[in-house]
Formats: sequence, structure tokens, C-alpha cells
Amino acid sequence: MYTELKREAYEANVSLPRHGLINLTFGNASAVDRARGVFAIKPSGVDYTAMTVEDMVIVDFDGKRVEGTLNPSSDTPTHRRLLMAFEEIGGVVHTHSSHATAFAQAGMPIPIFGTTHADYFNGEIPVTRKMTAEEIGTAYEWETGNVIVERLGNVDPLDFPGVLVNRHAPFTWGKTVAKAVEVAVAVECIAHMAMMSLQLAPKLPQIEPELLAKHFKRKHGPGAYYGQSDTKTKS
Ligand SMILES: O=C(CO)[C@@H](O)[C@H](O)COP(=O)(O)O
Repeated sequence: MYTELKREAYEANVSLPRHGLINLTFGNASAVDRARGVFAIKPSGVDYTAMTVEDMVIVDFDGKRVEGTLNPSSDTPTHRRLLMAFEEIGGVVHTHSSHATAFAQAGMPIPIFGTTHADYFNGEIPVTRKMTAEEIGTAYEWETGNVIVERLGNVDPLDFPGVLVNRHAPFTWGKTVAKAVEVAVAVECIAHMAMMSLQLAPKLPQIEPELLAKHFKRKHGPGAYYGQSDTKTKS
């Protein structure tokens, strides 16, 4: 019944180790079907090399398993909270990619030092506040979603398609789960470059607002426009 949705989620999940974004069974990806009020997510604790399309678990927006025999990812409540909060998005990805996770563990946002970063985020990549002992002790995964939504505030979730969870790791999202994977790859590249830039120049300032605006607004790929700034023509 949800074959296409499961395949979409499956392709995103098995691409995470291919991109070098996770080790072991860390991380997870979900794809949403808003018309049917469900999302497909990785099964918990399953080796990525042994995973199949049919292993994907279908969960509704009440958190109930609708289809599948395996347990959904332990991070399912976080995915559900984000999919409910950000109606523009089609999927969520969570990784433990090393450099981005190092910033998350240090409780540091990723500063915006260059155009690579500016192509994906309209500013620094934010980090959440530390969760309280109460939040950790109760519904940790749901509260993780809450602190991400709180940290984003009123900005467009497609202008900031990811957040570092303090003491944990990055969560990213996009119009499709494939785009969310692309953002997760970009976040790890950006984190690595930022870390090296800070080693070379510890007092490096963030880029100028003009350069940020130029690159964030410029889009790449077949659907992008080019030509005079005020006369957009399809490429
Ligand atoms: O955040 C974590 C662990 O800190 C998760 O990424 C797990 O590593 C993956 O859990 P499952 O998706 O297999 O339940």
C-alpha cells in the first residue's frame, strides 16, 4: 500500500553510509505522505546493508505504527515533531557525521565563513540549547524535536534546513527526503571546512551579509534561473 513511500525512505536511508555520514546503525531518515497522514522511517537497529524496502516502517501522525513488523527508529518522535511543525518539508534526516557532531557536542553553531555554506543556509547553522534533566528524563526524542522547533523560531525552515542538537548530532530536512540527505552531506562538508578554517585563522570573521545574500538567493541546477538579476530566464 505504501510501496513508493517506503522506497523513497529506503533509498535515503541506505545512502547515508554511502555518503560517509554514519557508522554502524547510527542515523535515520523519514519521508512523509501528507495526503495520507503517514511517514515511512528506518527500522530501529537494523544494519543498513541488510535493510530492505519492506523493512521501512509506516507511522501516522499520532505516532502509531500503521504498517510494518519492525520497531520504527528510536528517533521517530523527533521526526514526527519536525514533520508536524514544518509543513513545507517532505523528509527528515538524522546523522552522526563526525565534524557536524563535534560542533553539536561542543554546543557550538557552525559559523558561516564561505559561499559553500551560504549556498545552503541563510546564516550560521544553529545549535539547540542544552536540554534540561526533566526533558531528557521524560520523552527525550519528542523533546529533541521541541528544542529544534524552538531554536528555529519563526524563520523559514527551508532557509535553515538543519539544526545541531546540543550534545547529540545534526538533524536536516528538505522539500524531499532526497534533498534532506543532500543538506546532511552539505552540513558535514561545511562543518569540516569551518573547523579547518578556524585552525588556520582562529579569529576569522563570518562572511559579509551581501555575499551571504548573493549566494543563498542564487540557486543551482536545471530548475535554477540565470541571466540578468531582474530578468530571470530558464536555463
Ligand atoms: O541518535 C541516535 C543514537 O544517539 C540514533 O541515531 C541511533 O543511533 C539510531 O537509532 P535507530 O534509528 O536505529 O533506532
